[in-house]
Amino acid sequence: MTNNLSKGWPAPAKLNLFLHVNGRRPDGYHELQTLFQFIDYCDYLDFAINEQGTLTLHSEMEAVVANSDNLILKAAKSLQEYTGTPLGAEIWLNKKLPMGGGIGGGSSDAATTLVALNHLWQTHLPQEELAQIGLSLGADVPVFINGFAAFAEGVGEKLIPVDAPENWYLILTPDVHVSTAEVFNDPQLPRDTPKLSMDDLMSSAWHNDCQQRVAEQYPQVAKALAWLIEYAPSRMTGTGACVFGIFDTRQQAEQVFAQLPAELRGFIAKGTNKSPLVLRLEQR
Ligand SMILES: C[C@](O)(CO)[C@H](O)COP(=O)(O)OP(=O)(O)OC[C@H]1O[C@@H](n2ccc(N)nc2=O)[C@H](O)[C@@H]1O
Ligand SMILES: Nc1ncnc2c1ncn2[C@@H]1O[C@H](COP(=O)(O)OP(=O)(O)OP(=O)(O)O)[C@@H](O)[C@H]1O
Repeated sequence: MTNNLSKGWPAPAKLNLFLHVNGRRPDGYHELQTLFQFIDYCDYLDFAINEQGTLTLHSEMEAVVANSDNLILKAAKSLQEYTGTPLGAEIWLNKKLPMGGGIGGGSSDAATTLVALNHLWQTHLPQEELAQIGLSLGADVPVFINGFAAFAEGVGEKLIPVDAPENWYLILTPDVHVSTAEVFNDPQLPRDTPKLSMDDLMSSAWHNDCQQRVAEQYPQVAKALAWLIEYAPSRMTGTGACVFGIFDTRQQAEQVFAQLPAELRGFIAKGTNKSPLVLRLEQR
């Protein structure tokens, strides 16, 4: 048995700098236009490859999500089946990202698993094929695999790399789980933002079409936004619950963070157009 321990593979969070809902398709899925950017705040995964083909996960989040439902094991299994590799892996997850907050932690863990194992198992799948496997695990997985900030449209699968401003963010994490499916099933969700060209979108005012309804239904989200917006331009990411304030410098973000009321929680992170996962891969 080989036991090559490969440590510290980052699975960064993402922000949706804007999220426009343009319509609903006959299958119930929504046409979106959104801008993804990574932040330098990550889960970390370690991998030990084995020749028995077994897949195991060690994670403190097992108390919340059974390992068999964890996207990490689903991703590893998908890659194993797709490539037919006889190799397996023992995986350790150091979970730092809040779950169900619209910052994509589950999708990012899945993407990092696919990218790291494709490297460690030497299965050599091209990025496009990894992204295809990723898409079957979640709409946001391909952007994490590609590893560049991207404008996305359709149901999120068409990605165009974008250089977005790499701001500092103060991200508040309301203590509530917002279900993406419920937000998209809400009859009162606005679904009529006109589709714009990418150039027009980049120069227009950005908003999140899900924000108002989520804030109406979750007072914790409304409260976090109401506080943050006093200090900086602020929005919700994805379908919530996290909200972010935008700052030019770390110092400005820290000054506001220092005033955070005791009942609110958050962290500071920097926007990065190149994913920490890509940076890690380049170091090898
Ligand atoms: C809205 C975003 O957070 C933007 O980053 C993502 O596109 C959501 O991605 P996700 O959490 O991976 O969501 P999925 O697991 O694919 O979808 C959850 C549910 O949300 C609804 N859904 C999702 C994406 C989409 N474009 N239209 C939808 O209507 C569907 O009811 C779906 O069953
Ligand atoms: N490794 C994982 N990390 C987090 N959640 C996972 C993982 N595997 C499965 N899940 C499931 O996925 C759900 C959504 O988790 P996640 O943290 O990705 O939500 P999110 O940040 O709202 O994502 P998105 O922005 O893509 O909607 C969790 O509630 C959990 O049940």
